Amino acid sequence: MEIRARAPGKIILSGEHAVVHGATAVAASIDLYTLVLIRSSTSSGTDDGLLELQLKDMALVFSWPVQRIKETLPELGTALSPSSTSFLPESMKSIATLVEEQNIPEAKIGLFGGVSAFLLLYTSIQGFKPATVVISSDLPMGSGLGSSAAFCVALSAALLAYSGAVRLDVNNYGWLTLAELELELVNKWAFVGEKIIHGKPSGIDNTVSTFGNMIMFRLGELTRIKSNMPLRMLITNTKVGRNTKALVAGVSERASRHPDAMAAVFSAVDSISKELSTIIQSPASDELSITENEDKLEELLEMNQGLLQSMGVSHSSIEAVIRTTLKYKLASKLTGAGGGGCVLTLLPALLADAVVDKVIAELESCGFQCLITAIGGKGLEISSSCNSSTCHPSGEI
Ligand SMILES: Nc1ncnc2c1ncn2[C@@H]1O[C@H](COP(=O)(O)OP(=O)(O)O)[C@@H](O)[C@H]1O
Ligand SMILES: C[C@@](O)(CCOP(=O)(O)O)CC(=O)O
Ligand SMILES: [Mg+2]
Repeated sequence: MEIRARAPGKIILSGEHAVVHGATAVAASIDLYTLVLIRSSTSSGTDDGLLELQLKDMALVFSWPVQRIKETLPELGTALSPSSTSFLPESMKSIATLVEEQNIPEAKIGLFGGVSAFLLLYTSIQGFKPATVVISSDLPMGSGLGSSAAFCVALSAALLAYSGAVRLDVNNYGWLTLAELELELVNKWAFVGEKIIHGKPSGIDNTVSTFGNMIMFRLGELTRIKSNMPLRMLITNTKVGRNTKALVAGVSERASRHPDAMAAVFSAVDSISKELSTIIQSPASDELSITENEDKLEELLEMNQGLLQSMGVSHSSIEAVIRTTLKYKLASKLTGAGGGGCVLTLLPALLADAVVDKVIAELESCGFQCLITAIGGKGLEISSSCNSSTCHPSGEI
């Protein structure tokens, strides 16, 4: 039997970092996915006693004899719950040993967190059974589009379905969504994985990846929201690599050095997110009200960017994108953890396609990479059968 699950990336419209410190944030899923496929080792022809992880996009394969995992992590491997003790520092040390043995190439050392999360989720949900897990993704890694969350959500869902904790209709081979309670279980496990990759995640990325659409998120609670205005966003990838864990830790350090000032910054972000969510949900049927709302949104994006800069997470490449889009009177802000990664630019509904083409051409001439993606779409989906050789993250078979 094969199980596959796919989960989308996300953009944060407002509130990244501040959301880790209790402020409201607004996020939407995007139609770029991470796909996880699990099959028993016997059906794949690989050695029965191995757990194999294939990272297709990077042409990397890691494998462990399950007996070795069992000896190293005896405390895992039973049907644990996401709130159980599976996260003990001792387990993390043992997981680090198992990952170190794989000799991840230095240039790809960022994968350490992802492979560690894989081992923890696999052994906690699935136990010590051999299998082959194949991962591929549309999402650029470490760019602010939530690849870590999409990875954790798709992996948790595939493992839960494979172990039978989440039931699938075996007669339905298409993509299925799960019931609310099952989505909540997946989301809790994905959060466990995000903790390994991010250190101190807010949970917004895994939540929007699991549930899809657009959400307002604060202190672990989501409120589903629906935009009443067309929201067209240009995403520019600066291609400057960075690491969410380090950036989140940097903001926390700044907050502990300047508690009052940073509390005021987080509180301002909270107000921006609330206002942004009110504006996008407010009825705007005619061109004039849409333009008025877009003007307000642009101001809020600029204010949010200013506050992100004061948190210390902007970057010269981000500033370069902002300066370029401003030449065309377009407002931009970083999205995700910053420090490089992706920048969002609001494309007003009445903006001529010729202008969009010009902005994109100018940004790409600086070496950046642009994309316009649908936002606020699907969340996690799962399917019980697939011919792995023809699987693609976007679901084409
Ligand atoms: N497809 C994947 N396979 C393995 N690890 C992944 C995958 N996608 C993401 N990761 C893990 O997540 C990390 C990137 O997460 P992060 O720094 O939070 O950036 P973002 O979530 O914005 O892409 C990677 O370095 C890796 O450890
Ligand atoms: C900075 C933060 O708000 C978002 C990080 O997103 P990403 O991993 O950069 O896609 C952290 C979090 O909320 O967990
Ligand atoms: Mg991430």
